[in-house]
Amino acid sequence: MKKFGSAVILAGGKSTRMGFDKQLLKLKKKRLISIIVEKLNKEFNEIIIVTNKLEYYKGFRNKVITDEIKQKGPLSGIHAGLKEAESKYVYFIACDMPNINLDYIRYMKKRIYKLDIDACVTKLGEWIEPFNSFYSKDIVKDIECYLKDNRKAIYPLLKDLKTYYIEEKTARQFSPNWNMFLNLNTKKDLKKYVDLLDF
Ligand SMILES: Nc1nc2c(ncn2[C@@H]2O[C@H](COP(=O)(O)OP(=O)(O)OP(=O)(O)O)[C@@H](O)[C@H]2O)c(=O)[nH]1
Ligand SMILES: [Mg+2]
Repeated sequence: MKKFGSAVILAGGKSTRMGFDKQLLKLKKKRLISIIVEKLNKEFNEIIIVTNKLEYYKGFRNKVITDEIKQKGPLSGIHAGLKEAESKYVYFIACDMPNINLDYIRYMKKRIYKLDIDACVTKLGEWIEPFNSFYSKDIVKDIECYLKDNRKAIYPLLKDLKTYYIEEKTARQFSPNWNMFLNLNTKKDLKKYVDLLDF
């Protein structure tokens, strides 16, 4: 099995804070998720969108799938994405994260290439960033057991697994203001971001 090559965009949430479905977000008339797909195409040969609304993706040429274990939040999407993906290590990003950093993706790949780990995530203080991260196909069963217990949080799951952590200080060398982890949760986040766009 190939080590790398697959990337997954999670797009199956409830978007309660935004007030409309975040997978339909547009930045100056262009769908954010199309912008994300285009950027990921530079580094990955398989891009998978995990959504609850297949009808939003007419005309998309990449794979679009639904959750198999539904209504359990991001881990539902990670589970479906890992099962579908062709490579061992799979890159995950959320549909509301506009700043893909290819240099950082390549850096993570280099760091984990020779290791056998379950996930590679970045620390923010004592917390972790669940996206802009890699997960291994090997944890599909672990996620299934975890969701069966009705647990949904990613952080404690990663604590039980062989997780490779990248320190905040290291990640800040690639993204000093942390914008590679920025996610647009509210209309206020969106406006602030769009006002700064230079296209
Ligand atoms: N496939 C899938 N993705 C999900 C699910 N729940 C959340 N996500 C995605 O996970 C990412 C992070 O989730 P949040 O930012 O909390 O998104 P959300 O749950 O839609 O938003 P809020 O309701 O405001 O918390 C987003 O890309 C969501 O689309 C789910 O059940 N299935
Ligand atoms: Mg979010």
